[in-house]
Amino acid sequence: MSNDLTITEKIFSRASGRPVKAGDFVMASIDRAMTHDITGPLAVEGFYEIMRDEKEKKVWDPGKIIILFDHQVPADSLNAAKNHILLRKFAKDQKIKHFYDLHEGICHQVMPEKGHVLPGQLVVGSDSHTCAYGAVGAFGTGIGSTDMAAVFALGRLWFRVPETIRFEVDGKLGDRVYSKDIILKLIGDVGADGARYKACEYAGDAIRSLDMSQRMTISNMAIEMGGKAGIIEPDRTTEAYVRQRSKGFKLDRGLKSDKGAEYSEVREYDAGELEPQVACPHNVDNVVDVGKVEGKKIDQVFLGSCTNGRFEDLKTAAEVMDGRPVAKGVRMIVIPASHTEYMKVLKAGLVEEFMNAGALVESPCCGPCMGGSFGLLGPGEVGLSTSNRNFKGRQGSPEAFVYLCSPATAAASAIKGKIADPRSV
Ligand SMILES: CC(C)[C@H](C(=O)O)[C@@H](O)C(=O)O
Ligand code: SF4
Repeated sequence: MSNDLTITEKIFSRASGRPVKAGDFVMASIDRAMTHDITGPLAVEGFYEIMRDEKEKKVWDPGKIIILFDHQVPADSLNAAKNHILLRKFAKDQKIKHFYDLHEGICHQVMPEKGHVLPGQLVVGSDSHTCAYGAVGAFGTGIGSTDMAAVFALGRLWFRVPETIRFEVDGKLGDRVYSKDIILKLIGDVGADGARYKACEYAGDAIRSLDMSQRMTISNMAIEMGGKAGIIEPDRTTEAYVRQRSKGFKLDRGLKSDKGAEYSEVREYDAGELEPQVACPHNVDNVVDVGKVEGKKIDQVFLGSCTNGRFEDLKTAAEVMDGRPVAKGVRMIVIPASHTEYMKVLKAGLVEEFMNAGALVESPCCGPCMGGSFGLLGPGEVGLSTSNRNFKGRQGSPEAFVYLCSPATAAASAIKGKIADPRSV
């Protein structure tokens, strides 16, 4: 067996205090644990259940737990309001250092943005898109609420160290083709369960040339092919991003997969050949080149979510729209992913641009991504969304249809009133 390790094996070796390889079972120390308004309450209940015989009933480390409200904000039901009350009390009682009430934004944006995730860390979140933190070179993975209860109590969790699928994406992306198109293409090829329990490692010069915003998109969606993580080797781009958020941070140059590391599969792509991609109803792996669905009439466009709700995404969309209005009969909902991103968008004059074009700009939250508080699709309606899931009923009626695409494709389609190739407008 080779001594060369994947980045995932290196992270698990450190976290479990001994050299481990894919397939090994480990008890690993958790560096950060994130929970939010939907899955948090059950984790809290589970925690107190586990601790029922303990006098202290204290979490393992209040500085390493991050709690945010993002899915149902402001409270959209009595149930949501009760969940918020429960979590606010827990945060206070347990002296949780990083508690963000409903103004801060979507968990997967806020975590890296506030410096809560560092390269090489093992981070868990009670949300499936926790794989997003692979963009900063962390092993981020989603866990259930009851596992989170155990993490609150112990700061440890067992894992089977995952094998890695390496995606080598080389070449240069064409005009108006983005990382969202790359990840949709990969998911379409591999299938919704093609990377089940694998660490997806994204490499190659097309990946290295992406800014942090576009890297976050690609890491975020690893779970849509079953991936346990979606990791990108940290480099200078990562280091610059993390340094702004974590003073004195220095990147360990050894934090990458070794040359002889073993992969379960290596898949190669040429970014230059890629067309804008669209995932069609009702599965994320039902992916086609935009040309195949061009002209499909739409009722609503949603530009936002943890996948594509950053300043760069909104800026790209505004550039594509170039002052042109949203087509008659189409609703456009724009939601910056966090308070910080919102302020950037506001300062750049984009809120005004979107509103003048006839779009609604909402404050940071998950919005219609999961059929939450507003922006639902009615029976028979067609939605185009920059988010990450298009399952039946995901954004409202089970009789609605959701297509997924990049911000550029969403913007081009918004002004045309039908699915459009962003290169054609
Ligand atoms: C609410 C939460 C459990 C869920 C997830 O785990 O991903 C949500 O964020 C989603 O995108 O479907
Ligand atoms: S924006 Fe969507 S995918 Fe992201 S955490 Fe919220 S509901 Fe989940």
